[in-house]
This record gives sequence, C-alpha cells and structure tokens, in this order.
Amino acid sequence: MRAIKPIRPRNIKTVASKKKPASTGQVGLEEKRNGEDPSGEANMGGVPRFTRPKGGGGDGGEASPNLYVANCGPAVGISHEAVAAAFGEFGEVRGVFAADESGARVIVSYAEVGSAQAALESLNGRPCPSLGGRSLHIRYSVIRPHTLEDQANDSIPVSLAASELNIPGLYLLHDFVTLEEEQELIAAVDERPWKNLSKRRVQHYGYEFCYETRNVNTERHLGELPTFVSPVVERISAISELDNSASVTLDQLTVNEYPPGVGLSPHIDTHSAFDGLICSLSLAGPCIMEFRRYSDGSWVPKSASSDDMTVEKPDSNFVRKSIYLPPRSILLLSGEARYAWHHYIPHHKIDMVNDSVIRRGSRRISFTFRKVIRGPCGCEFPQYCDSQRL
Ligand SMILES: O=C(O)CCC(=O)C(=O)O
Ligand SMILES: [Fe+2]
Repeated sequence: MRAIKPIRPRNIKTVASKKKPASTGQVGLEEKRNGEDPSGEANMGGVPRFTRPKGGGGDGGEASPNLYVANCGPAVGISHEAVAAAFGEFGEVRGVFAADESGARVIVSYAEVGSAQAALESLNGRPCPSLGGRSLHIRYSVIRPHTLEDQANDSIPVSLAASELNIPGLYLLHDFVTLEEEQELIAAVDERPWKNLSKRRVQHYGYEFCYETRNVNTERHLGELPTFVSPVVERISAISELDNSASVTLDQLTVNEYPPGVGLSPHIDTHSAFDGLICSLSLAGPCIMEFRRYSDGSWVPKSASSDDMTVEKPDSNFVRKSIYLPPRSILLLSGEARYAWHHYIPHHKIDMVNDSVIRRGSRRISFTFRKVIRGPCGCEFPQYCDSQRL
C-alpha cells in the first residue's frame, strides 16, 4: 500500500457559485445569455446581474427576453407590480427587478423573447398610459459577467482535506500520481481522438457515456480500459480507506478536458448506471469542487438534451461544501458522497484561495473511473436514486 501524504489544512476561501440552484440550466446565465433564471440571478448578493447594454444604438442590440426599462420604478411612484401588469399585456412576465439602486430603472424579464420584442416596439419612447403617462426608455438587457465582488459575496470556505468536509465516503488523496506519470497520462490522451462537447472535450473508454440519457449502453462494450491507465487502476484497488469497495473492477473511464474557467454543472452520477465507487483523478490544472446536499433532493431526469449534466431541482435548499482539487490528486466518492451529494465544478476563471486570487490558467484534465452496473441500484438513498424513485 502506498503511503498517503498527510494534508496540510489551510483556510481557503473560494469565490464559488451561485447560492440559489439554477433552473435546469445550471449552465445558467453565463451560458444561456438570454437568462432563464432571472429571479435568482438578477439580484445576486444585492448586485443586479441584468444590466444596461453598453454603448449607444437603437434598441440595445441582440434580442433577449429581458428588457432594461428606464424612467420607471418605485422611486418615481411605479411599483414593480404595476410594471408587471403593464408589460404583462405583451406576454408572460417572469419577474420585475431593480436594475440598479436608483429605483427608477427596472429589468422586466419575459418568458419569451417575442414578448420582449413586442413590448419594446410598443412602449419604447412613448408615454405609457397604464404607467401614469411616463415615457419609458427601453432596451434589451444584457447579463453582466460575474465580477470578483459577486463571487466574494457568494463565497464559501474551501477545504484542502476531505476530512474537513465531513461527508461520509469522500476521500481526497494528494499526489496520487507523480509528475512524470501525469505527463504520460496527458500525452496518451492527447494522442487519441477527443469528442467535442459544447464547452469541453471528452474521451470514453470501456463504455461510452451518453449525455442525453446520463447512462451507458451496457450492450456496447468498447473493450478493456487502455493499458496506460493500468498502474492507476491498480493503485486505486490498493487504497485501504475504501475497504471492499476498491475491489470492484473499474471498467468505464471518462476523460474530461476543461478549458480554463469551464466547470461542470451540479449532478449526481446516475445511480443505475454506475456502482458505488467513483474515482476522479485531476491532472494538468486545479479546480474547486463543490458538494451540495439537497434537502428535497429527488433525482430529476434531464429533459433537454445537453452535455452539461445538469440534474437539479430549482428552488430547493441545499448545504454547500467546497474542496480544492490540485493536479495529481484523486477524489474518491463512495457511500453517501457518491449517492446523496451533488458534485459541481463552478464555471470560474478565478478562485480565491486564502484571500489571494488564483487563476485557472491552464486546462484541467480529469480521469473519472467507474464501474458499470446492469441491474437496478440498491443504495440506501432512495430520494436521490433513479432506480428507487418514490
Ligand atoms: O472532472 C471531474 O473531476 C468530475 C467529472 C464528473 O463528475 C463526471 O464525469 O461525472
Ligand atoms: Fe460526476
């Protein structure tokens, strides 16, 4: 058994994610530029995320379901409810939010772009009878990128050691491979074909992971895991912390290559797809991984076809914990950590570590090893389990 280096605890803080879980688009507003989660994002930490488009020109540029409306708001005697009613004539209004602290500028967020278009055409620059005859100045709103200040407002402490997180079944082993092994593993995958997803590239071995079903086709075995990972797989099976779970034969490998700043939406790996041990080796670059335990965390199948792996319920409460994954470390998820906690990599180019700014300057490559199962999952966490959904 190889020795596991002790981990020096440090007080690290991250500028992590949003407090509120996004809608099924955890890709959320950074990616869905039209904004599908206005209520959670428009005023994150008191700072509006929808904002006035920069520069001059017409209606403010690219059409969006969110309108920036000036000369209107509580400071000029117009309540948000009144705004919602007036704009509601053009389609479903999802929300009205303060655009800034003036009280005289609001964001009106529609369900549909077409409604925003109709409202803009009818109401812009004209006195609006249902809003006291005020002339409104309307443009399409844009989403202000996350700033460090936003992130700091939404930060949670980041641990270096899994033991600090108190999540049963979670382990982080530092320096699981050497620098030389890391280079060899990276070179091996760089020689092989990558598959492009929307924001990152992947390779699958053993069985292909299907992002639409979040499962594998057990009938299509692609072959044994490649020999270049054999030393890693052997080393995993010798990890004493894992007792008998390490004796499972890992037969599926997903290699992920994340460009700087790209993360992964919160998800639990499908229970009925994989056995109780999931191992993720980090190479090349670091990341922060957040764990979330949802109080009402039933397993929600993904509706939209996407590779972002978002599986979460909007508006549910959750506990957050965060850990720093350095290159060459391996993260082990078993038991509760594997079955009941969502894991998530925030989409950040910058993280705060010990009050200093850490840039994710390089790509991160992860090797995630799992064991495919054929029958239903029999875990002890039915509320998170696709096999035992109540
Ligand atoms: O990149 C990682 O470390 C995690 C990947 C992951 O969670 C997954 O592929 O399900
Ligand atoms: Fe995962």
